[in-house]
Amino acid sequence: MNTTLVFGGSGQLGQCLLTVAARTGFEGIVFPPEGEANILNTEALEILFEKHRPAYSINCAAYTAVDKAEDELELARKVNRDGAENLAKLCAKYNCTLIHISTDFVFEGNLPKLLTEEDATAPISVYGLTKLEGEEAVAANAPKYYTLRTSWLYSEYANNFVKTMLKLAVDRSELNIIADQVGTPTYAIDLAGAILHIISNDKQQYGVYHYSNEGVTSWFDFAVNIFDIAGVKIKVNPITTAQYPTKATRPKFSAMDKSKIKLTFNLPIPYWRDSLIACIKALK
Ligand SMILES: NC(=O)C1=CN([C@@H]2O[C@H](COP(=O)(O)OP(=O)(O)OC[C@H]3O[C@@H](n4cnc5c(N)ncnc54)[C@H](OP(=O)(O)O)[C@@H]3O)[C@@H](O)[C@H]2O)C=CC1
Ligand SMILES: Cc1cn([C@H]2C[C@H](O)[C@@H](COP(=O)(O)OP(=O)(O)O[C@H]3O[C@@H](C)C(=O)[C@@H](O)[C@H]3O)O2)c(=O)[nH]c1=O
Repeated sequence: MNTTLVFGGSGQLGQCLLTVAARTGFEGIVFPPEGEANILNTEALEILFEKHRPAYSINCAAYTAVDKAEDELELARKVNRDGAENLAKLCAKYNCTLIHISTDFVFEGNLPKLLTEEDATAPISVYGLTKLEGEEAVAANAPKYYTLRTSWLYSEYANNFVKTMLKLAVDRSELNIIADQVGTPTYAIDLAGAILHIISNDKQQYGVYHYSNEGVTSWFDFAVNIFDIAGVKIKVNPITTAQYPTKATRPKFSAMDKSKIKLTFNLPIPYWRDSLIACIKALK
């Protein structure tokens, strides 16, 4: 039986992988204790690879604090670039396939079309830049890799936009939400399912793939739908990016084309609102 090693297992996507693997009876998946799986500790990583000899490694570990990263370039770069490079080199050495997770924030977000894997990257934030550097390190060092770019992840686990909205609504009667940033939310449970699907149906067609839920929306429309589905009565005001200043600049339009992953792996992808309904049901 093949072994799959998960890094960053305590984060949002890591917890979703644990949930989906248990639900589907996916065998051979190992979530090493955090102390043994620091992606910056090459000695500890070598011990793990030597012990498990994994056929697959999934890198869910990342520095994901988008605004904070603007003041912590070195730390973000260490985790998002150097950590990815460490895993890629070990995967090369141990003949392991690396599944690495990246982001829509590698794009500038000024093209009025669904972004394909061939479109030019041009990050406009430190987080996006360091994630792009991680992608490049993976491509340069791991002969067998799938880099999955995803966007706007949410789930019942860890911190995310859906949980923030529901929390804010407890003691606020109205919220101002940006309506001129457009993209696609992704239920991390769906992404976890897609990752396990790729491993079970490996086509060895390595490279970069886009994965999000289907459809396109704005943060404002996403928030309106969260409250609608959750049955929460609150006034939601659409605002512009300029009316909500943040340290990091975010792409204006970062919805991605998923044709490549759907065709290569024969993978059905749920529409974002259907998955949001599933998440809110799970939260309740
Ligand atoms: N969240 C989102 O909206 C999106 C995320 N992504 C990407 O998806 C992936 C998963 O994100 P998500 O699960 O939401 O992120 P989380 O922030 O929830 O989880 C990241 C995990 O990485 C761990 N980690 C940080 N540094 C290290 C390290 N040196 N060694 C090992 N683990 C480490 C964190 O542990 P600790 O908390 O202890 O530091 C945490 O458990 C990331 O690559 C992210 O860039 C892409 C698009 C959207
Ligand atoms: C809380 C809040 C946020 N917003 C806006 C700010 C921002 O533009 C948008 C989302 O805010 P958040 O800080 O939750 O999300 P953010 O951290 O920007 O989300 C990003 O995270 C990284 C890790 C990714 O890779 C991206 O794909 C994306 O998911 O909503 C409002 O307009 N009003 C509000 O009250």
